[in-house]
Amino acid sequence: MILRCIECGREYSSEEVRYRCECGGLLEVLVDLGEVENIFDGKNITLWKYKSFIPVEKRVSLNEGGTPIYRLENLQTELGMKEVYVKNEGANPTGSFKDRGMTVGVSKALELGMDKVICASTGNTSASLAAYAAKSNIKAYVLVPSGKIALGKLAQAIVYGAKVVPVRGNFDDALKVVVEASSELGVYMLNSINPFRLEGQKTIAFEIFDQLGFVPDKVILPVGNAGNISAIWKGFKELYEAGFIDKLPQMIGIQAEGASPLARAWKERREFKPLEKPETVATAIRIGNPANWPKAWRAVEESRGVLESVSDEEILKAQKMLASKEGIFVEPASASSLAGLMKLRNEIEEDESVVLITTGHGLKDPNIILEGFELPEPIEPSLEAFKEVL
Ligand SMILES: Cc1ncc(COP(=O)(O)O)c(C=O)c1O
Ligand SMILES: N[C@@H](CCOP(=O)(O)O)C(=O)O
Repeated sequence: MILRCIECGREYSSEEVRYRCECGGLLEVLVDLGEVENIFDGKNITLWKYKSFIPVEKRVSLNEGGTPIYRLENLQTELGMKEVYVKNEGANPTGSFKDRGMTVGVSKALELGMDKVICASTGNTSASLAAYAAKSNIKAYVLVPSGKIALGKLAQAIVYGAKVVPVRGNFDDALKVVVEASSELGVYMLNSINPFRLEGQKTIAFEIFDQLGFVPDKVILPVGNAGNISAIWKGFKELYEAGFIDKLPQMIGIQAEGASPLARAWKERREFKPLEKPETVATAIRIGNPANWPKAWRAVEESRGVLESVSDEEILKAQKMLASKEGIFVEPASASSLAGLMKLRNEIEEDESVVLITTGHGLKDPNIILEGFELPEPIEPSLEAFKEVL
């Protein structure tokens, strides 16, 4: 298996531990599309159904993938659209899409004989890495921005047994330490700069096609470290190049306004510049220097898509709408997909099909819902008392 630099084209063997090219460029895995199987029959959907596209043997799995796709019957009418779907990645084993990356990434770590893994995280990556390391009997180190990680995610990393290290700084600061530590200490790094992570995450594209039986016009998703949008685009391109589909979707990436270095550069038609102090209620995407930005930029450009940003208010409104009108409880970052659709509604035709990716489960961050909410005084345990409060 070959890794190729997306900047200079230099190739490396995938048998060595390497995350970037010598020129500093990001690497991607070249898959032999002559060998892949056409198994898109809508049945028995799990991530490893697509193993012929995955450049690693399954060594650890918690049954990831096979997440539900829902038609938003109520909201699509409200938005004046005909076909809006949610692909709910919160239904993965640890409650986020990261599990797709980790089943493949940790399998690669085991193949390489690594017994320690590390990541920086705004929460979901650490929860997922900790779970897959536990299942594999290897040690996980997770570095998180101190005080800026949702409680549910922190609890997950702790209970799965990872060594949790809070960092005085944001995610970008923590990632710098992780990159240095992985090479100095010989610990396998499983953030999405690792191209094998993205090989797992690209299966979201396969599942969308497998479940719907067609390729949607638009795929909308939140963007943080910018790996997922790149991975899903790679998945659709592989389907296209293998001859299994004859059209590609437009990729639409949504950032939170206070953490939107990519969307800003896109809208202002200028070069990408990292943002020093990202801030948003959507802590999962509170990232100022998305490591995969060159891949994400290409995905949006090649697909003739868009990068947009939404305010915290729009995110929280969309989160409530998804829960109260469709019964889907997602964390704030995930709700930016719907917030983005609402913001871009006038630029989308009513009969275009749209898939929103919701990336993480709402229960990971209950505080955001409970903050400022007061339960009424308890009533006496009687029917009369109950009738009084009706
Ligand atoms: C819930 C959630 N949504 C979206 C994202 C953004 O994904 P990516 O970093 O691949 O852009 C993340 C992590 O960054 C996340 O945890
Ligand atoms: N939201 C992410 C940020 C790290 O992204 P990664 O995909 O590079 O691991 C998290 O959950 O930590």
